[in-house]
Amino acid sequence: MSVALHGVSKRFGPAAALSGIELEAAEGEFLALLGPSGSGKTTLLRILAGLDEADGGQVLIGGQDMEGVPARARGVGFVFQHYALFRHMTVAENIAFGLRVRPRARRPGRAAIQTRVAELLALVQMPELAGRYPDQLSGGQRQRVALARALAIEPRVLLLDEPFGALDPAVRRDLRRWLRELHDRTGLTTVMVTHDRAEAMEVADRVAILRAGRLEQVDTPAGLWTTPGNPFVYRFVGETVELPCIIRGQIARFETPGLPTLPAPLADGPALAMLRPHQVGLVEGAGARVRAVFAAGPAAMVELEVGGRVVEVVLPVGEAPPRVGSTWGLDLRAASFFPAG
Ligand SMILES: Nc1ncnc2c1ncn2[C@@H]1O[C@H](COP(=O)(O)OP(=O)(O)OP(=O)(O)O)[C@@H](O)[C@H]1O
Repeated sequence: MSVALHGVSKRFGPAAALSGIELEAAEGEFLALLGPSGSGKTTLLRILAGLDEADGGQVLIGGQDMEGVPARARGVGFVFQHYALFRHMTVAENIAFGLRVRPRARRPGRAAIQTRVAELLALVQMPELAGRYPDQLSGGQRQRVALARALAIEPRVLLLDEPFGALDPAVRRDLRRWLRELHDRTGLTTVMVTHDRAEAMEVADRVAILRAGRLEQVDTPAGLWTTPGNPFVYRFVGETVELPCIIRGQIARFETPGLPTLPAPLADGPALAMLRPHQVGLVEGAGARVRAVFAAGPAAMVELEVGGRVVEVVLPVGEAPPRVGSTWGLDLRAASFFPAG
């Protein structure tokens, strides 16, 4: 089922948590909401789930307007950080909960619930743990039980708020790959909040980047990486090298002497050239002085002083690192330009 938000806004007192959000996830899509702390990710998810009401705008699930439709009637499963498992219930009882509390007319029989729980335990790969209590599980196992509990009601949309937040990085990586497989196998539409860019870029079909309650860009991970729409997105998705310049007649000239000029398809005026650290090479010349070299990985990272600012570049794998204190020119490949200010 698709989900869509049109012109959604939300205030808490005088502060706007969300402003004019336009966002859609197609049926079967995995959409990640990525942004710094306080950017509105959780608020957006809670409005989708029906746990919070928007002040303005429209929420559609499966093409239907959700105004006045309570959370339990939206057909969405959710895993929020603060909705922990019930500690006094076993794994099986936790998973069955959403079915057992249904009104009598829609509640499956005892045997049907047992079958469904067994299916879900198999789906989250923990059939032998049905009788355990939450405090007898690892963090990763608890998160999988929380997902099974969310899936018990057979939702068509799954909403996840930092589902792997408290886990260590290796477990997070395993669980997100597993989650992506689960998503593909079940054909769900998934919307996941995270502030971990690697997680969002790895798991999602598209990533929506939020900043201070506004959407900055929505694109595929590759699209965000190759064509970030503004400096904020550029910085948010990876390391940057930033060099101020002046553009005249679509040619960028850098403030630091010795740097090459570059074609720049932007109006005349002060601008910022942005590159990734691997898009800058060292060549004979002047303009950049080596401050430090970090050669512990496959490719050396070189810290340079360029016109009074420090930039970090990554050399091609196997290239010998320069001497600290030596002076170089810069080969600038494929910069993006944004108006200054
Ligand atoms: N119930 C509330 N009452 C008042 N302000 C709130 C409430 N919930 C959220 N806010 C504010 O709305 C803004 C957005 O919060 P939200 O939790 O959606 O951000 P977030 O991007 O999910 O942050 P985080 O990554 O830290 O969880 C923040 O400024 C927050 O302080």
